[in-house]
Amino acid sequence: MHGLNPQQRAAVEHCDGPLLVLAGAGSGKTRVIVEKIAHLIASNRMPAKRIAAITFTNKAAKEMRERVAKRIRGDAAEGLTICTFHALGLKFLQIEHASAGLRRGFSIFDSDDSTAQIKDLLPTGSKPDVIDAVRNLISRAKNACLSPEQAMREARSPREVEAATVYDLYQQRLASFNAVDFDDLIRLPVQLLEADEDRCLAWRERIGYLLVDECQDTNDAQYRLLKCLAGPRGLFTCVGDDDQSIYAWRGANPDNLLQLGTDYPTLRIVKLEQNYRCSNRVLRAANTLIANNPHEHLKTLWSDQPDGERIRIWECREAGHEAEKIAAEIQFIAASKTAPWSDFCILFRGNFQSRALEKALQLQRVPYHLSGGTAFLDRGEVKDVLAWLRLLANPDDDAAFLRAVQAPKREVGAGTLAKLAELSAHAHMPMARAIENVGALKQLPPRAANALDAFSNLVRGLRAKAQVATPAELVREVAERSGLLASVRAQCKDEASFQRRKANIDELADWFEGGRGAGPGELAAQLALLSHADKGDAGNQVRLMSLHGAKGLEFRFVFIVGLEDGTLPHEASIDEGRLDEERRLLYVGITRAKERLWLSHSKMAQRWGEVLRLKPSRFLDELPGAEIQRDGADPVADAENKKARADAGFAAIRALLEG
Ligand SMILES: Nc1ncnc2c1ncn2[C@@H]1O[C@H](COP(=O)(O)OP(=O)(O)OP(=O)(O)O)[C@@H](O)[C@H]1O
Ligand SMILES: [Mg+2]
Repeated sequence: MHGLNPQQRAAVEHCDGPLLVLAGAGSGKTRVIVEKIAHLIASNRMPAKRIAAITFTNKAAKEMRERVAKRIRGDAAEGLTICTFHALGLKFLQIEHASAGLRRGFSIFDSDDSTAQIKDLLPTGSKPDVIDAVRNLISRAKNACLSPEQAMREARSPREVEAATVYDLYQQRLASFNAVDFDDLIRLPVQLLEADEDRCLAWRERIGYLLVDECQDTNDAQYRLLKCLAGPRGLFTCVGDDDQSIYAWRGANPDNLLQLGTDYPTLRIVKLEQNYRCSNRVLRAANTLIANNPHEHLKTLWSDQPDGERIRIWECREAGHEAEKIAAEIQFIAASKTAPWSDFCILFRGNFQSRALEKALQLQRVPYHLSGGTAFLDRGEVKDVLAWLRLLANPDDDAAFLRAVQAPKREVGAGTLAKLAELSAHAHMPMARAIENVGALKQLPPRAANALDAFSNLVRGLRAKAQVATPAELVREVAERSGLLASVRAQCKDEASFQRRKANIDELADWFEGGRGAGPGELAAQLALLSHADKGDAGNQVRLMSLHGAKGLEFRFVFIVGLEDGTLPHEASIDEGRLDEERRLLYVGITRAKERLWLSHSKMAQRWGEVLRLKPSRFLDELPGAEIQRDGADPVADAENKKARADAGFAAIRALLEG
């Protein structure tokens, strides 16, 4: 345990009762979790297989696994669970599926599937914002662990009544498809556990000690799951920072941190005050900014790192200019400090902001990795394979059937599918089962019936294969035998673009952990849980990600773009007076920087063909003047600056060459 400060050590050694580590950014909270896992195992307090550490994203889970692997040698860590709340919920349901009314191989509907169902249940022609509102209300009810009946009882406005009605129908659909949605992965375990003390005891036998990172962003359902699993003895360590609560919009409730004290009177609270991550200027700027939020107890973080360079604030003409400046600066610093690309990170508020950055980085040949864009998982061929896997695992999954049967296109048109939907609804069976029924096929046009029959045989063959193949084999087999690969080839203009799309399918195969016969359901479930921002290995590339996706990470050089009123803080947050959360978001961004930080904003933007004048973010005025250096949007000064930097860059390269 050497290298920990006394507070960290106290947190690691407190093993017999509930513990909350409440501390600011970069103070070593996540490090405490890793050390504590090692300590629990090494001191024989708890075998690895009875320890579960919960992280906020799969990426964070992967990182923690790597840190633990470095920390614990040999096989002592075998059986340790490190995953997200959702993955834990999935594990629970895979074991307890029968009690939840699910059959083995149940599907997880992603948010597109859920939206499609909700849209279908609302009156035809409902506007997207109505669909969104209803979806959010249903999600909120689920996060509060309300059943449809309870949601109906609590509904106040006509919209809430409508949402509760749809919620009821939506659950019936999910049940008939043998499917759950993301929210159910938490809600159902909570329901089952709260209703059955014996089941709680059994699970506490399985999970003897819980550790939760980023606890400020748990929602109410997750908090209840934590309580059920930890039991009255409260064998857990939660770590969090109320100043980094940035998911209120998704139902996160930072008051859960306080609630822990009420629910567990013996809760021990440890505070950490030394920041080990940021240069002192960066840290002072972060402290000053966050002091503008209301606090009961202001945490003051200190650091014994050097002051470092001033924080740069760049005023740019527009987003393209901003992106160019950043790309040039990265080139310059990478060359002059011989820093790898992976030391740089560019953070933005909204995904639309990444386009200008990508363009500039490409032009200047800076390799980058964009996470957060669901780009990979949204690619057609990837979604197609996923639909196939789901259908192989779960014949009742109509959403997967509808996608797979058209991937690739076969002689089954929309009219036939509508007719089939009608027939199967009539017969109370899912579509994939209906086509195995000769009577149903006879009522369809012969060519379509033949195509469906062949499809059905194919599914059967692949299902058998799934029992014995490795995940990678299965993915490739599906791509080949379904005809997907051939159809992708036919769509591509040249070999290069075919190889690029084929590479997506190969990459998909690489994503899966798990050995032979893991089963398509397990695979599809794993993939469904890989939410945005999650694919780990970006290699030696500049990282581009949203501020939300940057939680818990650290980089030597950090750029935050778009510091304009309306972007950060976001327009809707200004209108609705939710500035505190936006300020926390910027606080998260600033505290990612270990060495240097740049904040930039544009004077103008093109939106919908109109030129808008932008105002610098009000948060810039809240930063301490002494830590800042402002650079203007003056083209002449810019050009001079650029030339000076180019000269310096050349000098640096020359120096390198000369050894
Ligand atoms: N006692 C220590 N001595 C030296 N370095 C430390 C110590 N504790 C933590 N660190 C380092 O400080 C950095 C931040 O630690 P960590 O990521 O655990 O902080 P955190 O509190 O989880 O931050 P965040 O709030 O951003 O999630 C890491 O690089 C970590 O290795
Ligand atoms: Mg952390």
